[in-house]
Amino acid sequence: MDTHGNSITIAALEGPLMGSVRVPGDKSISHRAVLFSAMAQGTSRLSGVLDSDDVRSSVRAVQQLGASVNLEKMADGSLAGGITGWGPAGPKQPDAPIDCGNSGTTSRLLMGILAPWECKVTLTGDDSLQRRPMRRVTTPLVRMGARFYPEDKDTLPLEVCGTKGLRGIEYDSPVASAQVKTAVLLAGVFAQGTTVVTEPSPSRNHTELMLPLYGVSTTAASGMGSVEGPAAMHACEIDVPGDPSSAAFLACAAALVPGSAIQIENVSLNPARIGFLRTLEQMGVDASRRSVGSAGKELSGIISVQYCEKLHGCEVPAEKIASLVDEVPVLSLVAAHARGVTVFRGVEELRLKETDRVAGIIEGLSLLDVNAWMDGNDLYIEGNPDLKVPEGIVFDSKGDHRFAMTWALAGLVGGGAPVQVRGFESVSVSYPGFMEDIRSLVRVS
Ligand SMILES: O=C(O)C1=C[C@@H](OP(=O)(O)O)[C@@H](O)[C@H](O)C1
Ligand SMILES: C=C(OP(=O)(O)O)C(=O)O
Repeated sequence: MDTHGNSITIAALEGPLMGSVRVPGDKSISHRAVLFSAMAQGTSRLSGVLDSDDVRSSVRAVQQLGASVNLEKMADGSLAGGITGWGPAGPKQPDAPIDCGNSGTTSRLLMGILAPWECKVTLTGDDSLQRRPMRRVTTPLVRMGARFYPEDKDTLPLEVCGTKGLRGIEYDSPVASAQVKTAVLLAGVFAQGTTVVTEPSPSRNHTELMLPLYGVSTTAASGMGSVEGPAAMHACEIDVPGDPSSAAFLACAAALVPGSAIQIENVSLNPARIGFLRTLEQMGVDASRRSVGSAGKELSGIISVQYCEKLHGCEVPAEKIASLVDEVPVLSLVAAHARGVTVFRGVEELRLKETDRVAGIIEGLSLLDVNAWMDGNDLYIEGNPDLKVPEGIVFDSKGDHRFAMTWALAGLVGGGAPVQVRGFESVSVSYPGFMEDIRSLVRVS
C-alpha cells in the first residue's frame, strides 16, 4: 500500500480472508451512550465506545454543554470510562457554536436534546454536513414548542432556542429515519405528556432500547416509538457491541475473495441493523449469525461468512432499506460482481447522506465498466461475474467514509490492477482501523 498525499494505491489481496476478527464499537450506540450519559444525572460507565471522528464530535459537543467526560483509550482501541451528565440542571449555555464535524447523528440528536432547555445554541458542521437537510428534525421540534433560527432554514448553521414549556406530540414522520425519531423522542423525555413517533418503515431502534437503561420507559413496536414526559434520566452502565455497518465491509470482502471463510465476533445483531446479511444470503452467500449474548437489550454475537462462487442478483424491497441504509454502497460492489441485475428499491434517502450516495455508486461502478442506473427511486445494478479491475482507475471518496471503504474494497477484491482511492483518510469517521482489520485476516500460502 503506497500513500500519495490524500490518495492511496490499493492492490488486490494476496490470499483469502480466514479466521476471526472483532470490529470496533457500534457508531450509533456509541453516539447515544455519550449523549444520553451527558443528559443523565450521575456518572455513567461506558466501555467498547467507538473511537472515531464522528463519536469525538459527540464527545466534544457534550463537553461544551457541561458534561464531564473521562474516557480513555483501551488496548483494543476502544474508549472506556465515565461521563458525568448535567442531569436536572440542564446543559450549560456554551460560549461558542458547536461544530458537529461530519456527523449527522450528532447534529440531529443534539437538536432534540437541547429543545427542552432554556438555551440558545448554534450548531454547525463541515461542508458535507452543512448541505444535509435539518428541517426533517426542526419541523416536529417546532411543533413541540422549540424555535430554530434562521426560521425555516433547512441547513446548518442553525441556532436552537429551547424552552422548558415543550409539549409532547404525535408525529407521523414522512421518512424512516432513526435520527428524526430519536430527536423527537429525546425532546419528548422532558416534554409534558406523551410523544409518539410513527414512521413509514422501521428504522434502527437503539434509542427505544437504550432509554430504559437510563430509567426512561419507552414503548416500542415495529415502525413506532413513544415516551412519556417529563421523565428523569439516571446514570447507567453501557458496553457497546461491535458495529454491524463496519462488519459489513469485512463480510462483503469475504464473500468476494475466493477461498475466504471468516467470523466477526461481538457484533450487534440488532435485526434493524443486519439487513445486509439477508441481502448477501439472497445473493447466494453462505452467511450466518449466532447470538452469544446481549449488551443491555442489544443482541450481540458472531457473524460467519464464506466466499461465494456463484453470486446472483436480488431485489431489496423499499421497506428493508432502513435496515441496511449505510451498507448500500458496499452491497452495490457485491452486486457488481454478481450474475444478473440487483435492484435496491426506494433509495431516495441515500441522496441525503455525507454525499449523494446514489450518484457516487453509479459513478464509481461506471469506472469498473458496470452499468448502474436509477428508475424512479429504485437503483439497478447489472453485475458482471467476470469483473476484473481495469488498469489506471482512480476512485474519489469525496470525503465520504463509506465510499472510501467501498472503493478500497473494489481494489482489494478486484483480482486485477491496483486502484487509487482519493480521500481514503475519511475512514476515520467510522472505522479508522478498517485496513488493518482486513489485512489481519489475509492468509498468504
Ligand atoms: O440514528 C443513527 O444512529 C443513524 C441513522 C441513519 O440515518 P437516518 O436515520 O437519518 O436514516 C444512519 O444512516 C446513520 O449512519 C446513523
Ligand atoms: C450516514 C452516516 O452517518 P451520519 O448520518 O451520522 O453522518 C453514516 O455513518 O453512513
